[in-house]
Amino acid sequence: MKRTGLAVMAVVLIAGGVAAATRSAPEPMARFITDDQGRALMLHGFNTASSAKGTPDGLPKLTEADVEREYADMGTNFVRFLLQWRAVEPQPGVYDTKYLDQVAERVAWYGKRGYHVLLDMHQDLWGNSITPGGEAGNGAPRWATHLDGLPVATGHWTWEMYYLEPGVIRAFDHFWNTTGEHPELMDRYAGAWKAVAARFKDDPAVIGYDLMNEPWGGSLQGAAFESGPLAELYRRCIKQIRSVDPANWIFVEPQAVGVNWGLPTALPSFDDDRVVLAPHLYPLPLDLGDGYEGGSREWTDRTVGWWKENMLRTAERLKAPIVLGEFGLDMTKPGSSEMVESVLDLGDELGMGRAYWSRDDGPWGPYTDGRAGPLVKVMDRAYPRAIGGTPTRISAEPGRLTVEFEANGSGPTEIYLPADEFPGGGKASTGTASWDRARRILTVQTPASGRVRLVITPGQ
Ligand SMILES: CN(C)c1ccc(C(=O)NC[C@H]2N[C@H](CO)[C@@H](O)[C@@H]2O)cc1
Repeated sequence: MKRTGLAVMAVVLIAGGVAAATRSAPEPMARFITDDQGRALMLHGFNTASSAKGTPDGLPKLTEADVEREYADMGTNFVRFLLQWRAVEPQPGVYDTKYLDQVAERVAWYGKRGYHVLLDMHQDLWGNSITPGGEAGNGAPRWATHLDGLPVATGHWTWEMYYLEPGVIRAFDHFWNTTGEHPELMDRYAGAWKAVAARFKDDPAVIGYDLMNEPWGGSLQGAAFESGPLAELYRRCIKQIRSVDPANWIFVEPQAVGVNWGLPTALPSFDDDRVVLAPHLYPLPLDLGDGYEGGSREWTDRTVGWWKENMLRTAERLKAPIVLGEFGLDMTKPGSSEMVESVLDLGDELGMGRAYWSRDDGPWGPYTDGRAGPLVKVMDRAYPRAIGGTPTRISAEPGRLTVEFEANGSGPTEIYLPADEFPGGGKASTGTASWDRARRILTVQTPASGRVRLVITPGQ
């Protein structure tokens, strides 16, 4: 099987290299998500959580103490929170207000600790009803699942193979109206987003809506899918959301296949000035189970380079900031901490928010059986939570954080500083700084205009 995977990788990587090598990428740091004051936000956090895919209530296995621990251990300020369409709309046109209230309760756990919450209408493999036992997919409700009696074999050696099952392809083909037999489904989905946006439009912790996780076109793939029914779904969702919520950011994902691995996307631009490009990054060598070492590391670095160029070019086309919605790997593999650190450095280089996949307990996450693993130290990193201007450079080194920006009078710059590198807090090279010891945040007042170069070093 691994030989098959390597063959797929070779084809993908060669195609990706050709695509990326033909043009130079636009400059990074072109656009940012801003807060109500107009400060540029740097989002740093986790996907929470994969466990929501299988729980009867569609909620992640999460307690408020988990949120408290995450902040205490890693100082994160962002969460991509998984929703399930099956829980939002259990029957056509019927929206479960109890579920939305339970989501709101969890959003508040984050909000009271200064987090920004991205609501992710999550799907994998269409939905829980693709098999009688519900063991494979998640997301879509039973009433929207039409397999037409086509088979969905179980027991695949890897979960992605379910996407190739005839029944799963048929379910997606009905949703995208490729079959022409269920034109209502995309509008139902957009209506579910209207219900979610109506519930959270005034929630100060909610920063936006991630319209669909890792879209799959079924029998329609590539540019025909992305610029066809996928773009149409996004336009319908944007219209429904904006009918109730004029302000929150709307996150759009390219298709997962190929783009996760570094290939370009054909996603078009959208007529809305608060759209965010929200790709995922899973270099194929690591996705095939290799560690970040040797030839796998070389290919991974190469594909990350292609991914960067393709995403910068796409963000320019969409006139959108970039947030990396997912990246992650098995933290027991060789080189895994270095890989995560390199993606976080890329985030700083591009001014790109990021959510690690995922917060769940286990070898990919920060904790295994409740015990902190190597990911905690990597994610517990100095970063600017909010910047009082337009960033031009962000660079983190051990015991030193550099933030350069064109000040715009939007407010002070807030910087999280980890205890191991900044045990007594930090001092700022310019401006007036105040240190919040409990939350480990240095707040720096700088002039309201002009170029600012802020260097933070240990001490008060
Ligand atoms: C064939 N298709 C459509 C496909 C293949 C592989 C992935 C994937 O690895 N995704 C990466 C991670 N993202 C999900 C959650 O969004 C996780 O379960 C995957 O590990 C997605 C789609």
